[in-house]
Amino acid sequence: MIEFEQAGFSYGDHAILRDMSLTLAPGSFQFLVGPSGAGKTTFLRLCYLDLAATTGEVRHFGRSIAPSERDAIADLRRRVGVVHQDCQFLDHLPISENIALPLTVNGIDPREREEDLRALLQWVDLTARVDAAPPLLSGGERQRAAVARAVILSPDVILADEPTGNLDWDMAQRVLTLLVELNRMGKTVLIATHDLNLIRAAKARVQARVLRIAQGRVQLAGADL
Ligand SMILES: Nc1ncnc2c1ncn2[C@@H]1O[C@H](COP(=O)(O)OP(=O)(O)OP(=O)(O)O)[C@@H](O)[C@H]1O
Repeated sequence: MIEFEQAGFSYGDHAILRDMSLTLAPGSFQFLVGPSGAGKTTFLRLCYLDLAATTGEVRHFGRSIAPSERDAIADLRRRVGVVHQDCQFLDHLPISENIALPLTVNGIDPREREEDLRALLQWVDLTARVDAAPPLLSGGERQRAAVARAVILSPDVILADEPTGNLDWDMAQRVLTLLVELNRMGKTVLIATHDLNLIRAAKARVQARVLRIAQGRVQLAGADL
């Protein structure tokens, strides 16, 4: 699905990730851990081709896509949903329109998908907050909205960058539940996190592997995690 083959990435001459060979298999659930600045966000950006590997190769759905292939990248972005670390909402639009934005961007009239949107809002428990602007939502509501926006185009892969970073434990569990449910629907899930309790909670519910970034390499973490 997403395959790294001896892939690496450098910002200029600052090497961040190197010699990565691994696969995010269809339907798999994984966490990505590592100290702050280790390269977790960079790894996620390689997964949705916001960055291109500077060495080796990353294949998305069986093919290596060059940065110049705009149509292929747009197609890839429909298949890979992203929950960004800071949510990245447009604050002047109500949350329902923010969630529907990927439809608009892809030339789909949200009114054609009204039923889907309603079901999605219900799934993330935001039906009562549809008209609220993002700054008026709680942290948990924002994260649930970010998950809804990431999945509105029914992607095959969900990438989440610290989706529970600022949440209390109950709210973190609710966001985790959404991601576990998506995995049970067959989606590939990758969560970058510092939260070891979240990993333990997930492991009790799904078969999750943990990838750790250390000295620029991504390795499978031991069973202690
Ligand atoms: N646009 C950029 N240009 C140059 N260096 C960058 C850029 N973005 C990130 N870096 C550097 O790359 C390294 C990895 O950053 P990244 O954001 O991927 O780490 P992270 O593991 O996600 O960190 P955190 O857990 O703090 O979010 C850091 O040293 C960071 O300063």
